[in-house]
Amino acid sequence: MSPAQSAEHPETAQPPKRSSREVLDASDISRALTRIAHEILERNRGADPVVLLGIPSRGVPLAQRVSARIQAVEGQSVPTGSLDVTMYRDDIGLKPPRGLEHTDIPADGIDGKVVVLVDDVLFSGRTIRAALDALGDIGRPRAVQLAVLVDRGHRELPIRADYVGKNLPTSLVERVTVHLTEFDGEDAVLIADRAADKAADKAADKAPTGVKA
Ligand SMILES: O=P(O)(O)OC[C@H]1O[C@H](OP(=O)(O)OP(=O)(O)O)[C@H](O)[C@@H]1O
Ligand SMILES: O=c1cc[nH]c(=O)[nH]1
Repeated sequence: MSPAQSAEHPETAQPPKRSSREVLDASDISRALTRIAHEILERNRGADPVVLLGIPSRGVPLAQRVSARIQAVEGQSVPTGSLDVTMYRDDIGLKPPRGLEHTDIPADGIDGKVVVLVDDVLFSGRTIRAALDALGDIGRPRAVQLAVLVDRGHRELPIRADYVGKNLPTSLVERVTVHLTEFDGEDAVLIADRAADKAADKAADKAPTGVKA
């Protein structure tokens, strides 16, 4: 039915659909994390110097999954923890306040180690800038590297990832959402058009009872 026909027959009009589409499924994510684990080992000539720190929220289970893969390949566990960047963000006061997350630094610390920061999405780079500041208050790693499941582009700072699961060209009106079983009951990467979804939500609110988007 065309928009004009919809206008003539509002009782049968189909509300706009939400735009979300899956770009990575569970096996894509699994393969990407396995590849990243191998790349970390190759680049650092083994697991010895490596400490993995996930950025909450979804970077933490991703770091744990990469850690498990490294252990499976090397037979050696890698110190793995989490790094909360909330208090180091440059948008404090500009956006609604966020709750603090958990920082958990492995017992041997990070001095002289190669810290691999792990996050789900790399976008403006501001979260990683905050992570570098947070690290500076904890110790002095020999090097800091960055692993992300998705690099969606649109950097606002001179930051790049060393290990990328998937480069996803996106437009600025889109939003990339990572679902992980630990939080969401499934593994998937979704991309959605925020403007289209806002319109769909608005239409659904106005839809006569019984008509759902
Ligand atoms: O490169 P940036 O522009 O900083 O964007 C990337 C960050 O955005 C998301 O976190 P978000 O702040 O949405 O919170 P979340 O961790 O609760 O998803 C994502 O998990 C990254 O940490
Ligand atoms: O699309 C985006 C942008 C920032 N952070 C996300 O998780 N997704």
